[in-house]
Amino acid sequence: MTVCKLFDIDCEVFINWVIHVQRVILIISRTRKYCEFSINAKRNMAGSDPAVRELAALLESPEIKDVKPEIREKLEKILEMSNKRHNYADEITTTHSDVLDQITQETRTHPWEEVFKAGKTSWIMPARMISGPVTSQFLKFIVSMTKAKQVLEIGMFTGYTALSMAEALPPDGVVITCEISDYLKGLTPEFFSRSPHGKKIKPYFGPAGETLETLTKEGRLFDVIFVDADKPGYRGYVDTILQNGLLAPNGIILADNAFFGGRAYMNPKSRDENPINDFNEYIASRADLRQVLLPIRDGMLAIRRTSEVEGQAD
Ligand SMILES: C[S@@+](CC[C@H](N)C(=O)[O-])C[C@H]1O[C@@H](n2cnc3c(N)ncnc32)[C@H](O)[C@@H]1O
Repeated sequence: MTVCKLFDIDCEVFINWVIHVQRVILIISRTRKYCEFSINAKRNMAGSDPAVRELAALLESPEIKDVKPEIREKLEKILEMSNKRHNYADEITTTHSDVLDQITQETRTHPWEEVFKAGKTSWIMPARMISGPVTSQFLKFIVSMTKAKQVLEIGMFTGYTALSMAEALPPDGVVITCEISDYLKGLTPEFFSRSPHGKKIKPYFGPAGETLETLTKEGRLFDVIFVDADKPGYRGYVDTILQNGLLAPNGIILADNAFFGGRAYMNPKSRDENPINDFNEYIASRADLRQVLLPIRDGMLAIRRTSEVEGQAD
């Protein structure tokens, strides 16, 4: 007996009704996805661009009530324009894989505060440390363009960027990723097991400085190196990488958070107060290196050897 006969309704009416319900469900799920996306994009923006952060804070402050409505509207428009520009980059960029999306969602909802209170981490790991789709796609482009086989990451967290790079590698490619937090030793293997590319990832746990020495003893050579860990460590990591010969000929180093939420250029004081500015200036001062600061998200400093960047005349 069909459903129509069971409830004594016209079959055509029933089919139309099912189609209508499906459409409503689709619209609701798309709207939810869009809202989540916009909120996240705004959150990312507010976290990384100090100008936007300042403007957003001003628009929420009590002083704004005394400002003429036309001026307030213009300021709101400026904020909207900036957010839209960044959202647009996310929207147009190829979307990340389903597993990367799952890692993103599960990182955001993970009970980091409870984990810390239970003594499993030494600090409340902020979910916002995870990179986004633009960084993911950019890293995949670099790994694929350079035909890299050996990739090193300093700063794994929940494995988002490690898996992004692994997705661009050939079957015999490897991503060695350094992580200091033992808690992530328990969390990430299950994430990686969800992707066929997960088996290319080899995490090394412990302080990255020590891992770099281990990798040197192992005679490793890396085509692409992504640095995304403790900011005061950057200068030492890059020095060790170059001195110990860990960067392959024609290799590239990418250092994330080169703007350091604006602190790199708004507050360039001493090395202790501003390790990223110190690092950026140190790289810029070295004649044997060439660098380009890409304004991707919180800034990414791409570094190569001068001899491999400068062409030769006849
Ligand atoms: C910004 S998160 C990495 C985010 C990750 N690359 C991504 O985009 O998904 C930085 C990570 O570096 C780790 N870390 C911090 N200091 C470290 C050190 N000295 N050695 C190794 N890992 C370190 C932190 O525990 C944290 O998980």
